[in-house]
Amino acid sequence: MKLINGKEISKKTKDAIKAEIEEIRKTGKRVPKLAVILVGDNPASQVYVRNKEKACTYVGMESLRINKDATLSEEELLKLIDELNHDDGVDGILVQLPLPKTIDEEKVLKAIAPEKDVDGFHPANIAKLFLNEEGFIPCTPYGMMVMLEEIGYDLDGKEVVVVGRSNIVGKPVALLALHHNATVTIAHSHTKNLQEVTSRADVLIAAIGKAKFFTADYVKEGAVVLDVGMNRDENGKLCGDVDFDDVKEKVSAITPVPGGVGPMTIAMLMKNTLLSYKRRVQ
Ligand SMILES: Nc1nc(=O)c2c([nH]1)NC[C@@H]1CN(c3ccc(C(=O)N[C@@H](CCC(=O)O)C(=O)O)cc3)C=[N+]21
Repeated sequence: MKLINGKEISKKTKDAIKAEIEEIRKTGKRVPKLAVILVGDNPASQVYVRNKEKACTYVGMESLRINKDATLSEEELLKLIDELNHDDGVDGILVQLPLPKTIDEEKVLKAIAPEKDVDGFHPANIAKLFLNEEGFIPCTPYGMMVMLEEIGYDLDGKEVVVVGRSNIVGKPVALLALHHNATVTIAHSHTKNLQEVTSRADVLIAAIGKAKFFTADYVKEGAVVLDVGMNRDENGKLCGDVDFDDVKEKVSAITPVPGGVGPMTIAMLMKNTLLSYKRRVQ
């Protein structure tokens, strides 16, 4: 079994971005800038936002962190986004999810200017992804494609089974795999004989949010497994949707949790922000 080391691949990605930003700095131009909005004090969100800030510092990017109280109104948030949309010094805008229940998430994501939507969540960017045109690819699915590329895995003609159909992971990663000429199945909570379906997968993408759900019975011998889960096990330890110890002897390659897809998500956020900068500045 080969461990797909997300930490290492994310470092490689960030080092390339860092080198590019150093070159930009030398020319005397401004450097890329990411604005991150955090509403409320969800502890997990605070950890993720801090990791995003750390990544900005690492690659030499500017970051603007905007913390707001959970009582912030939808109107005030929309106004803030509008200001950032019009701020020429800001290349990327990320509103950390989930938002408080009082705020309509869909409305907020639609308010971000598509050309600064480094999450790739705006309907205009979703349409571009659907059409295989250039926009912003959502960071987690993008990171998974980079991981496969990094291990030299070609998706052409392969059976990919995505379990989970969310707008931010399942659906976009299925489209990306399709664009790489894979045969794609999207399975979900209503799928019959899930084990039979996942056992066909050359590449299994686990994105259901259930700790250690996928045991050896769900995977084909020699499969590649990408684990998007971020769960806590019975001991409160971070774990994926895949029962790592149970499947490790059976698979050919697998991403660990932590240290797999998570760090790649952040590296791709840096990549998208640099891309936005390059499209906007010159
Ligand atoms: N607008 C928006 N964009 C997002 O991209 C977004 C979001 N909202 N809301 C929440 C999810 C989740 N997410 C993660 C990013 C990195 C790790 C990550 O680095 N995880 C580490 C472990 C971190 C830890 O110790 O908790 C790892 O897997 O090794 C995890 C989860 C981004 N998200």
